[in-house]
Amino acid sequence: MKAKIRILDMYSGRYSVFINEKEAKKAKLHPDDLVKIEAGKKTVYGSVVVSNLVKEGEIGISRDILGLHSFSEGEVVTVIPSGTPESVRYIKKKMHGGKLRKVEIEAIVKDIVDRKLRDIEISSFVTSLEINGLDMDEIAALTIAMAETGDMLDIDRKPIMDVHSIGGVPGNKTNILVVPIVAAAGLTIPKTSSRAITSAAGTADVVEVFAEVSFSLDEIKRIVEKIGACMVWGGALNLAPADDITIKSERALSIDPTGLMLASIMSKKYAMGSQYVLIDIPTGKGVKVETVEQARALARDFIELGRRLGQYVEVAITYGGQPIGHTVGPALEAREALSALMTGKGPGSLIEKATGLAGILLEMGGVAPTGMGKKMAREILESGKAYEKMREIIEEQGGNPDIKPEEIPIGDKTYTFTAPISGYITGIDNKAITGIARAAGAPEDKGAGIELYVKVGEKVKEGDPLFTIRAESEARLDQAIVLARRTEPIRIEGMVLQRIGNI
Ligand SMILES: O=P(O)(O)OC[C@H]1O[C@H](OP(=O)(O)O)[C@H](O)[C@@H]1O
Ligand SMILES: Nc1ccnc(=O)[nH]1
Repeated sequence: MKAKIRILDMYSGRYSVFINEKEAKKAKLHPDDLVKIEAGKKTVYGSVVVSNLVKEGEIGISRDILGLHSFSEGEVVTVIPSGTPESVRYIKKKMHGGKLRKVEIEAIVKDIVDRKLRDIEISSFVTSLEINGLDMDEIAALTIAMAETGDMLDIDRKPIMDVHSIGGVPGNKTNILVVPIVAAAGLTIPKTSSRAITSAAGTADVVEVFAEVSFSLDEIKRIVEKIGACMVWGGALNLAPADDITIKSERALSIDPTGLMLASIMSKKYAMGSQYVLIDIPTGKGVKVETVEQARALARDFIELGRRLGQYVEVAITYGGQPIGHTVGPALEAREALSALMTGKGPGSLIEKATGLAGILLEMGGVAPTGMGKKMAREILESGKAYEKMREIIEEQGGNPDIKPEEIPIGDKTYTFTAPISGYITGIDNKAITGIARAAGAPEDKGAGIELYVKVGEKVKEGDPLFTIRAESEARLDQAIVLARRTEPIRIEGMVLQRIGNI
């Protein structure tokens, strides 16, 4: 059918196509049906919303679609009902435990990127991967398909280094220190990050507190060729576009299927042209990888996948048994990271992990002798050279290079939990900490999160402060307090763990 475009001033997070109720009935179209809109060379697939917001003869489009094609008000287009894509059959094949062929994986990725698959089908695909997994052939095919359905960056400065954490551990602001340290040593490191998937703040969410993170590839090329580094959001780029779409489903389910995680990370590294990649696998109770044996197996997969993509990959298995540093949540983590860069000092877990990872990259990049990288990284951090490079990154990414940690706004609704007994901190529950910070509003509310005053092994007296919850609304604070009371994220024990008698 022919119709005139009506641009609706709204974003729906998907390609929504509004069709008048009478017209939908005539065309036998129902809510969430798939339709194709065509106008010359412009083609877009969208999900039907039946609504009298638009008149007969009009087709309403949400602003999300304008990101893909520049349709104009009143433009006449053709609207064609589109049946279920063939790729749904391949999703069901994986759902039933089948092995997907390369062409089937390519069809799924292309239909995700072309928005021919709706949220329900994408979530079914992600869930199928969580349950049935992918073998290395499937992972390699998925990685390349994800990268090749998007743009690729061509940076002249070589070698190109990269670092990426599989995430999962709260407070993991590490790479915000690693990137400027490595770039300050003269290496090129075009860092892309996702937003939070299972945590309360992804690196893109944290960096966005003090700089822009949404750039085009051309802008990134300019920034990286000028200062040797960037810290940007992969989802803003047409860089492995299927990645951010599947991440939305992962975030909703708070899962990160291993095969999809491998492809998600390495597709971005491949698209950025990264030649030397360091992968951080936080390992411990309550994170994505709980044992060193599992971490070593995943490390082998990353190294093999890198080999197939022509990238040199090394893996650092890192301690993930409790939060990194003392802060969880975008603004709180931004303050802590900025302070560490400015002073060269900060929480041991943050400084040790950042200089350790940066040291490996300095050795991989050939600017530090083997075994000397961490010492060199610490010198770069303590000398202030890393902070100077961070100022360059912030300025080139549209932020205020003079920003001070205390100037970063944080939630003003607070509640502090104190120690109910004296004893030793014997555990901090990562999942509970993340859940409380997300209940408080992170990462959407930048100022929400948790300030931790204790770490495992420390001694506390009854009444000592353990952690403060910060939120931007009383309602969110109340939700977080209820969850904290129920989950008790910090375990305190005396040396007498149990008294047993009369058994
Ligand atoms: O912890 P969750 O949210 O599951 O994983 C997502 C986080 O892990 C990676 O960290 P980095 O960008 O390498 O620092 C992603 O980019 C993102 O920040
Ligand atoms: N699944 C993912 C985990 C961490 N980082 C990513 O970019 N993707």
